[in-house]
Order: sequence, then C-alpha cells, then structure tokens
Amino acid sequence: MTAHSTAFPAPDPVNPSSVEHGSAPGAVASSGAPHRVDSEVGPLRTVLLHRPGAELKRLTPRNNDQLLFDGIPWVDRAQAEHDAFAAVLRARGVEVLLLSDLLVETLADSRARTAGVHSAVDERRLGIDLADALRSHLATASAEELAVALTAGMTFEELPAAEGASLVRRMHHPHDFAVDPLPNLMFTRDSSVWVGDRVAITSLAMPARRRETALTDIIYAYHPRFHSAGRAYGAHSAPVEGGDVLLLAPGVLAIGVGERTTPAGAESFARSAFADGLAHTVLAVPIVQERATMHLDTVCTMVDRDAVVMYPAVRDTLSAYPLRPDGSGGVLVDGPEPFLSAAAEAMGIERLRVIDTGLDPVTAEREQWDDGNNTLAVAPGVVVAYERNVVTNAKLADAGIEVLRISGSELGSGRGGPRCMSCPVDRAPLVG
Ligand SMILES: NC(=[NH2+])NCCC[C@H](N)C(=O)O
Repeated sequence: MTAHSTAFPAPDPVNPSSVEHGSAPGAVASSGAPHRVDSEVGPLRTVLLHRPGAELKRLTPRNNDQLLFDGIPWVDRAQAEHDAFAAVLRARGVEVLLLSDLLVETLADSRARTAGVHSAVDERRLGIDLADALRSHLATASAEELAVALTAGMTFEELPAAEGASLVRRMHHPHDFAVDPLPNLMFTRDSSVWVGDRVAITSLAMPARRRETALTDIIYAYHPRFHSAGRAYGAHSAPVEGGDVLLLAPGVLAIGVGERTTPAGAESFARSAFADGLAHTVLAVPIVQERATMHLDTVCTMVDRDAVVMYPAVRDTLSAYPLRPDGSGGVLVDGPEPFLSAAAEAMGIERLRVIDTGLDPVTAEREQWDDGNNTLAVAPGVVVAYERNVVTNAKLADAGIEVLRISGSELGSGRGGPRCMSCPVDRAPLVG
C-alpha cells in the first residue's frame, strides 16, 4: 500500500475505520484542522447535505415501514424542496457540500472503491458466485455508477447478466434488493457528527440505516478534503446516532438515549469525548422510546446560544444524568436531575431559556410529529424550520428568533426536519 499523506496510519481499504483515529495510542492529533463545530448555533460555514435521489424511488407501500418512511414521497417534489433548502443556506453564505458529489470524488481513490464495493456486497444474501460477479461488475463501474449503486442499491434484475444458473438469482423475485437502498441518507445528521475538530462516524441502530456509515466512513477517510480529519468515537461501537447528539456549548454535549442511542452508546461516546479533550460534561438524556421521539432533536433543538425550542409535553419532565471524567479514564455519573438546570449549570449560564411556544397539546403533538422542534440554526437566533409548523414558528418569531421557512411536504414523509437533514462540518466560534 502506498503512503497516504495523512496524520494517521493509512486505513485498511476494506474497513477504513479499522484505523484507530483520535485517542488511539500513538495517533498524532490533527492540528490546524480546517473544520470545527463547537456549538449548535455558531454561524454555520459548511454543511453536509444529501440531495435525495434514486434511492427514494425504491420506496413502495410494501417496504416503506421497514425503510423508516411514513409514506411514499413524490421524488421530484422532494428534490425541489431540498434544492430550496440548500438555496436558503447558500443565501446565508453557507457552503453546501452534497454527499453524492463527495462520494463520487472519493471513489476516484482505489482504496475507497474497494471499501465501497466491500460494504455493498453481502455474500450471505447473494451466495458466493453472485457476490463474486457483483464485485467484478462494481469494480469496473465508473465512480458515478458505483455511487448510484451504493446509495440507491440494486435489485436482482439489475445485476449484471451472468453465465450459468444461480439458484439465488432464480429463486429471488426480480425486484428483491440485492443491495439495499439507503433512502434515509438524506438525514445526514445521523450518520456522522463533528465535535470540535474531529468527526465521529456514528453507529446506527436500525438495520435499514446501518450501511449509511460505510459511506460517511469512506468519505472522511479518503476524500482529499477530509482525509486528515481526526476521528472521534469508534465507528463500530455501541449505537449512537447524530440526531441524539446536541453540542449545547463548547465542551458540553447532551446525548439522547431512547429508540436509537443506547445507554452504552452514550457512555462510550462520553468516554471517547473525554479522552480526546472534546468535552468536560455529557448529559445523558432519557427520551421515550417511540417513533415520534426517535432522537433528542425531535423534541429539542437550540435556537440561540442560551435558548432551545422544546416540545411542551417533555418540558417539565426531561431529565439528565450528568457524566464527567473521573480523571483516570473512567466516567463519573450523577443525577438524574432536571435537564434544563443541569444543562445551564454545565454551560455556565444562569438559565437555559425555553422559547414559550404555549401550544395547546393537540397542536403541539401535531407540530412535533412534523418536526416543528427540529430546527437548524444558521447563526444565534436564526433558524431554518418547516413552514407547515405555523404555530411553533409564530411563537419563535414572537420571541425574536428569525425563522427561515422551507417547505417540507414531501421531505417530511421520512420524519426528519432541517436539523436531521444537515450535518454541520464547520461553524464559526461563538464569541462574547
Ligand atoms: N435526526 C433525526 N431526527 N433524524 C430523523 C431520521 C428519520 C429516519 N426516517 C429514521 O427513522 O431514521
């Protein structure tokens, strides 16, 4: 293997995250990294989005539940809505990186191709012969074709024609997936998360989403822009999804624990953040384990340096277990205590304000379901929100928050709002 110009040892092409990044013994800390995220609200400079594509066309009434969509989106309209979302961000001076572009550029590297093909070809599903045939087919595909296969998947009828009879091919329905599509890739928040100058490839809980991190992993390992980025957390550790991770203030993280992130995930993420000097306090926040509240960011997001928008039904009950380093590699656990006061204390502020949305419980429940609390801050006091959540948005505006409204009639069918659909890669520091 040729030398790789990174601060870290060259990854194993089949499993890039096998390289111990970050806190690994002997690893060199990245310095002068061009990307850094220390808060939820610092002026957004660079963000990773995924423009939904052919993978959404795989959704049918038979597979949408399993693929974590609540309906069948009208794909052209979803793309138009997504383009408008990206345009709002660009108009605010944000550099928008699109995952498919990065993936195609990354696949120019032969090690990335090897890793990509390896992640897609499941010998247990295809059997040895078909797996071999698919590997050789994908190995000669262009970077663009390979990127489409990796994101939209492949059906058995789309597999390359082959000599001889394969039982697997003959017994599968032509529309069965030989490579699963990744319709949730547009929720870039969940498959990687930046903390300080390091990126964590998360560990996704739901089978329908697990392969997404193979793609973020190879992008961050091999794309020229990112290959020297330091890593945090181990990609194959206990489940942690980015939608559960909130950077309340520099050094202070809140991690939701519920349907997706497990207690073990929160604890090991905290341990790794402490070891890397990325946090001094992590608040593990229990959330109800159901679809409506799959991530912490479905009930609470930051809209200003000292303010959150929060689903009223959880406001008085949300609690937190504060975790702190014990000084010798372990984790001290406190609480549980009320989330708002625990957060304020860790952030070193008197009070964490909750924007009073004062919604009646039925409207609150409807707008929570439609991601009314899932806002993306582009600067302190300036957030992107779905326009359909009329009442929540009006209350935010009354409280002095500037709300950039986008339409999400089709995008919303995957149950994710502006925060879920964005992975901040660089935010300016909060000053003063
Ligand atoms: N950070 C978030 N809230 N992401 C929403 C993800 C939605 C996606 N359909 C899922 O179920 O996984």
